[in-house]
Amino acid sequence: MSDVAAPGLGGSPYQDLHIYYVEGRVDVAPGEVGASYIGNWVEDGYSFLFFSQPARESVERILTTQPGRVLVDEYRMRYEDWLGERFKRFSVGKFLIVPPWDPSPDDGGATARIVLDPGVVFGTGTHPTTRDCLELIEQVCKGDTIRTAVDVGTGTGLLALAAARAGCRRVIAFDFNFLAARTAIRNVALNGLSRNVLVFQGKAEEAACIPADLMIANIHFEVMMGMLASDAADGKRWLILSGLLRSQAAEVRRRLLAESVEIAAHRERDGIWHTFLGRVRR
Ligand SMILES: C[S@@+](CC[C@H](N)C(=O)[O-])C[C@H]1O[C@@H](n2cnc3c(N)ncnc32)[C@H](O)[C@@H]1O
Repeated sequence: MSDVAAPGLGGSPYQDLHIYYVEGRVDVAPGEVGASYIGNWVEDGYSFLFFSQPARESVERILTTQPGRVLVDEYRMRYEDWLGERFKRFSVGKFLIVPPWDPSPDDGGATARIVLDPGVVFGTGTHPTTRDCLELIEQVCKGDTIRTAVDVGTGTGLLALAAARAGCRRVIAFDFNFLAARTAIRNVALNGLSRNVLVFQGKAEEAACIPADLMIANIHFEVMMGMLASDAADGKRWLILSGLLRSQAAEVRRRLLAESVEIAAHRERDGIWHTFLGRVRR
């Protein structure tokens, strides 16, 4: 745990953030910037590049290969100050999700506490699709029937952690983004769940090779259709599929019904996002 918890900073390993604010979308291959690279956040046509050490030279070098991008500003701040306003504790059903810098032991009635250090990847749990998945995980993991789960596109690892907290004994989680996998691994350790949750960097197609009672996938439509076409549902008993817009949901539903998957629940959030709980009949 010592490499995970940074003393005095509420458990975040990042401590100082060096943030480079760039006009335009910047693509960064982790190998080209070194170990201090934390991630890249694109918002409204601007990119925030995060490092744990000063990296102005690296950033300038990257920008010379991506014409039209301009370094507008750079900041240095504590990670929790950057994220503090964006990420506060919240609960969904029995799950209470808290950042590592939140010292309050009060669980407010929630029975499953999850410490989440979101880093700069998707999955603080505040997105409607993640919330729907959390509720369905609670619903389907009641009792002792779901022993194993696979979480495809795990992001911060939140859904995998929720499955483990809900009683799954073994959870396998993966993401093709190495920053996501690294973040999820850290979160598994922060929650003391390293014996239950295994994280690796991998592609969605690999879900077909992983036996599990439950498959969770909050992922782009094209990736999901590719998975369903490559028999990812084979051998699973339950599916939680999310991240779908209306027309995409209709197509996924057709595909599931054709594959003898019964739609046990269908949720629509904010009139936009669709999530299915499927029960595999084969
Ligand atoms: C919408 S986020 C969901 C994150 C998290 N599971 C949640 O619900 O909050 C989708 C995640 O899938 C990952 N992803 C996208 N395409 C993928 C692929 N082909 N294989 C593996 N992971 C993928 C992304 O890196 C991202 O972390």
